[in-house]
Amino acid sequence: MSPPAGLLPWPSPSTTRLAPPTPTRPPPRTTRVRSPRLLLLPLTLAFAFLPLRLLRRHHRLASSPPRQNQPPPPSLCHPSLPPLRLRRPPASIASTSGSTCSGCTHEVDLDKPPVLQEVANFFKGHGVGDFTFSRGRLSQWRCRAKLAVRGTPENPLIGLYQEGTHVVTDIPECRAHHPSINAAVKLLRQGISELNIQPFDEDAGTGELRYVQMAVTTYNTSIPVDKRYEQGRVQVSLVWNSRDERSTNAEKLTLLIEFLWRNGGPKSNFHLIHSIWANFQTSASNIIFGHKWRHLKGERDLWERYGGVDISLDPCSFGQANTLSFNSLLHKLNKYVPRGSTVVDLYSGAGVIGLSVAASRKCRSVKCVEINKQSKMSFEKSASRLPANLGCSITWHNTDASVEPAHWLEGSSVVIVDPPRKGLHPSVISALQKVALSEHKAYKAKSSLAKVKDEKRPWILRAREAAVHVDDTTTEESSETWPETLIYISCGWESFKKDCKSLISSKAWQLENAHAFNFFPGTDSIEILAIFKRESEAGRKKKKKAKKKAK
Ligand SMILES: C[S@@+](CC[C@H](N)C(=O)[O-])C[C@H]1O[C@@H](n2cnc3c(N)ncnc32)[C@H](O)[C@@H]1O
Repeated sequence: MSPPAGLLPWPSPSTTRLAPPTPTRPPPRTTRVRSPRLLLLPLTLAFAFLPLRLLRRHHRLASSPPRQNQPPPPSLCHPSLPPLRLRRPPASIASTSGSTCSGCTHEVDLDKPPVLQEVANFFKGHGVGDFTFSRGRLSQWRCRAKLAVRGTPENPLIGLYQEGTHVVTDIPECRAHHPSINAAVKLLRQGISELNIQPFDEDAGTGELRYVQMAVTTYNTSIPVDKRYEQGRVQVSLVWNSRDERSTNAEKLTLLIEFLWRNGGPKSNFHLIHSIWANFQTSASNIIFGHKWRHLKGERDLWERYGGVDISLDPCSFGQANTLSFNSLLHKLNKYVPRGSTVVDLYSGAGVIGLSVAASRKCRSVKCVEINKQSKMSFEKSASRLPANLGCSITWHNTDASVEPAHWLEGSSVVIVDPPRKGLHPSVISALQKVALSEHKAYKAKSSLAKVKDEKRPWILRAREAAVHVDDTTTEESSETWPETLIYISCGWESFKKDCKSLISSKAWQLENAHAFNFFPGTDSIEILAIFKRESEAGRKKKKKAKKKAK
């Protein structure tokens, strides 16, 4: 499929079919990692436009004395939010800042995550013949970053926790970050110092600025396609340590926002900042974001182009960090959705995958299921930009996919799952096993589709009431239809292996295709796209017979 108008070319040329494991050295890499000097070029250009006053400030900060580390507080990881990612800048940068960031596990061979060979062996061992690996962009790939703000106003630390601690390492020129994130972090650091903003002190619970989230949009249609990525603009979300904007320290928040907007907004010499949001958070726990969000500057909606559709992501919605690689995954995923499918997208977030599949015009219906109710608005906005007459009914349901998952599987011929790193809930695995093993006949007896009017279960009623419906097309869901295809997207290799084994050992599903994507160069994480097909009863019997015969 060629990229839709206005979309960056699919980065498929970097897709490689991985050769079966061999004891000899792998062929030399063809990808060139850009030299750190080249990487810093856009940043240097950016700063050429910053006012002299800021540059002087920057210079002073860069040569400030080494900071003191704080002792790690008790574990601050919140179960429902991803922990702050830990990455290590390249050696040159680590040595300038005098400390190490544990974010990256390796600094060379970024096109080969250490786990890759194990992944290739695993799929080969399971009879997958078409395994491919897309290495993608190796630097400046991260378009979304959550960073802790610690230290002092004179010497703020904006970065990631050192492994196993809550000591923050400053990462001023992280090679993984999109250059606009690094430039925005630099500007923020200057604002903190100039305005005497107090970074958060985890032990005392004091201070003003706790975290910052930076999300880049590379979708600016007023510039040529090939310039859009590098000229991305940043949505800055400041996590402020107060209950709301009426708190006593809110005046300083206003000053900081004015500073950022004056020096990085549309009227500055270098328009870097797309918009500014505040999030208010006073919890003593490790939850990064509070419930109160305020949009304060710039455009409210951050649009990006994913899988051929315009997607608006609020800062509170889940968003993929590697925009380009995610696009190439969506491109591949679309090929595995048969024409005429009825699709359920579990763990859907703002529905990016579901909407992109719906836009392919191959589906009769797409149902998205997501636990975070704050993603609803993003879904509605994105859905409003879908082309007309898709011939597909699209719904988004705010509910816990692990509660009676069979209800969501019923009526769908394709199920897409994209769970958090820890993998599928046991209840989802069990439902997938049962529906594939024809035990769905038991479900059929109490089919909720057959008895919509009699539905009593409160969570299903709530999810139905709150559902968002797009397109007038109503597709009659059939209680005879159960998933034949399972598309599993995973960012957690260990949990994927476990889930995969459960699915195939029950003889319910057969693993047919698998692809890996270098979503997180520099780390040992890898993104997997795996396609399973339901084993038909006839197929199972045939296999059993063949086995007996062989004996
Ligand atoms: C890895 S993200 C994928 C989001 C989406 N597919 C995307 O690419 O933008 C996992 C999503 O699962 C959601 N989630 C976590 N637990 C869930 C549950 N029990 N039921 C439904 N959704 C859940 C999270 O809120 C998050 O949006």
